[in-house]
Amino acid sequence: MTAFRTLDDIGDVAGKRVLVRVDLNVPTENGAVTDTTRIERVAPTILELSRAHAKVILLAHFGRPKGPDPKESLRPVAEKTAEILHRPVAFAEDCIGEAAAKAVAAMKDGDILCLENTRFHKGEEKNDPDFVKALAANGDIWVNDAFSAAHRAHASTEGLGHVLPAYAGRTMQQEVEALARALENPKRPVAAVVGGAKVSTKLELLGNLVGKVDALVIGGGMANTFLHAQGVSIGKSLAERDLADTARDILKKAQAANCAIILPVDAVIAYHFAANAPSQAYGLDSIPLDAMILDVGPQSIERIKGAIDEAETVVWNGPLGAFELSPFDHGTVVAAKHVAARTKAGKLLSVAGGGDTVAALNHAGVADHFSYVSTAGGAFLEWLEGKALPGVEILRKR
Ligand SMILES: Nc1ncnc2c1ncn2[C@@H]1O[C@H](COP(=O)(O)OP(=O)(O)O)[C@@H](O)[C@H]1O
Ligand SMILES: O=C(OP(=O)(O)O)[C@H](O)COP(=O)(O)O
Repeated sequence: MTAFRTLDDIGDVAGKRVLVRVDLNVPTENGAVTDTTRIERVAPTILELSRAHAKVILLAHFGRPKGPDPKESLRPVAEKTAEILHRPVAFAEDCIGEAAAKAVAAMKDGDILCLENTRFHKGEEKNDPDFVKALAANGDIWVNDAFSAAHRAHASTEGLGHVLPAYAGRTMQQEVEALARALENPKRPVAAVVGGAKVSTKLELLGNLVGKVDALVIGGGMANTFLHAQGVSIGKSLAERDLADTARDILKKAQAANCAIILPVDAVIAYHFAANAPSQAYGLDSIPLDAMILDVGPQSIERIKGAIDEAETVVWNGPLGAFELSPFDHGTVVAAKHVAARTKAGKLLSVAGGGDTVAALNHAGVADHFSYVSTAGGAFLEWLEGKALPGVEILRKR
């Protein structure tokens, strides 16, 4: 593996404008940040550059907006970042053009500025060279510290590396090293636990993952898609019904690869997506048409615990239910505590990742008991598949 250029190679940055790609795609509720892990993890890079008298310009995306959308502004996240850094963080209302240029021109050495959501521009996800040029106009150097967005070949996660001197930030460096240390030669059996809501972006990669792991536990919105593909009536549950063929294909691949699939056998349902909505455990043959599956049921939890007991290594991305809403956090919390207890007892190596997964582990009070907690979800799964991550590859020394 070719090594990175890191902050150790960056030289004197005093007075230089350093564009730092961070992942500020943090969980929020009513505009307030509910889990600050990703901010805390990029803080060392920001502070190191600031202390070296660089002008530190943060680039990040938030959510998946289709264009400029005040609901997906980074402003509240920038405010939270300032609180965590104990430093002022200025904010510019656009990541390119006049607003960005003016805010950068006003910076003094060591200042920190956050630019508005890069995904407000279509050029970001298209990695459009003109958009890359517009971003690069405000920087002399590009530092990528967003490992959790490194599976995206976007303008701010990859494109900038073609036009500016590129370096890995401390978190990028640490994540790649830690994952390699923990999982390059994992003790078998390996169980993967995959849940969450980003079904369409993560479903296809399960087809490769079943060739790498011995058991795949599927929960959350991901499981609903598989249950639907198997002919289970899932009512109004979150699922990607169009991807039923892909789900069936993955089940076939798993069988061929001898990978055990652990799908829910029962479910906790509710009629409203709200905390404390009246809920009930149901068998899969009787989910009411107007109900939503919001958590795995009690029998499923026992099966998941059993799969964890048989594993020597567990990798986990995606909550097993809508954990932000009590009592639909139950399955995720019980499974997380079980993994943590076995890890603490020395019986398991456990690695979990993803913005919401980390929030769920913090909610369960067990993040510190996992062997390693990554900031990355989708990027972690792609890394696990053995895929090259564009945002990492661009940093390799050539
Ligand atoms: N059954 C379900 N119905 C609706 N939402 C769910 C369900 N299970 C999980 N979720 C949601 O999935 C989200 C996390 O998914 P995802 O973004 O894929 O995870 P991560 O950020 O850890 O990679 C959470 O907000 C959670 O509420
Ligand atoms: O939150 C993220 O990924 P994750 O939910 O897989 O952990 C990253 O910020 C990437 O976001 P994206 O999946 O909208 O490209």
